Amino acid sequence: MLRIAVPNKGSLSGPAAEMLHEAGYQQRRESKELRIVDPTNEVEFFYLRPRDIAIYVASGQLDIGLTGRDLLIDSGAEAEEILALGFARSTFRYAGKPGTISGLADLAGKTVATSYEGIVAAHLADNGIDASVVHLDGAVETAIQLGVAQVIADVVETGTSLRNAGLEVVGEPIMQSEAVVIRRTGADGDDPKVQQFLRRLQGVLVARTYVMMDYDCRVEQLEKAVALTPGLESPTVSPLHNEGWVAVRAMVPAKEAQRIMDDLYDIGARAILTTAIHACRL
Ligand SMILES: Nc1ncnc2c1ncn2[C@@H]1O[C@H](COP(=O)(O)OP(=O)(O)OP(=O)(O)O)[C@@H](O)[C@H]1O
Ligand SMILES: O=P(O)(O)OC[C@H]1O[C@H](OP(=O)(O)OP(=O)(O)O)[C@H](O)[C@@H]1O
Ligand SMILES: [Mg+2]
Repeated sequence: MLRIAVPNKGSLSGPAAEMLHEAGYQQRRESKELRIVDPTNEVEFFYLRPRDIAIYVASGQLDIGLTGRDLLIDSGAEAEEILALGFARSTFRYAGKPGTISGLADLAGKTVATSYEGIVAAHLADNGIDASVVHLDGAVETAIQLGVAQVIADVVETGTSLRNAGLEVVGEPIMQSEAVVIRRTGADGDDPKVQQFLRRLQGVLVARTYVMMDYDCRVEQLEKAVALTPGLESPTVSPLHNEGWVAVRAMVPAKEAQRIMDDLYDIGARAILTTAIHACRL
């Protein structure tokens, strides 16, 4: 039975459960459940604090974990990222009161408040900056106003929390994060159960980012049309009852679908339609 760690709270927990559900796995019915077994898929899910997941996975008791890249790196645990999941995207940045800190060098001698001491201490050391780090559990944006620190280092997504606290970012982002699948460093990469789990999640990622496009076009325009919709391998082309016409079917990136439809129309394609993909294996 594959043993998988899933975030039980916070920004990662809802979207992680949703993705697992879309991949065909049973998920817990209420948020107090800490462990469930999905007998059909032979998987056991453990709902753990996002911060602890890398530590559990590194210990070898759990095969796989879903967590944030920033949390993985911050933990320093012996675990590695094997698949990026595209949700809970954020940057990790320093911020301070406007006009007080203009660049990294100004951090010297200051106190930095953060919930991610591992990332911050390593970043300061890598840049040869001697600054103190104070650990806070959350809501670190308030630390400057209350005099606990002159600088904060925190997750920034829309920047609303910083703006509300009257702070501005300092320097370049320390890192880009998103939800990731992790396993113990050096674990067996060929484990068929792990490979099947990853294929299912990749299927969800593809189903979320691609649509299926169908259209009819004249044989003379086929090469131009196929160049617009190359598909993953190559498009399916079928004859139509009307001679001189073919039907074409290909997967296209959802974000580009409208532009591709316009371009196909311009070269004479007709009956152009898209449909959602619910699941796939590449
Ligand atoms: N506003 C946000 N937008 C995108 N990702 C976020 C946001 N806040 C936190 N994250 C990501 O969520 C993970 C942090 O997990 P955590 O459970 O601490 O989330 P949280 O939302 O801060 O929860 P809590 O405040 O309950 O502790 C990190 O990978 C972080 O990058
Ligand atoms: O740039 P934004 O879109 O505002 O998002 C970033 C904020 O979201 C998270 O906070 P959360 O709400 O999880 O509270 P926390 O600080 O207690 O973790 C993070 O710690 C930032 O404060
Ligand atoms: Mg938080």
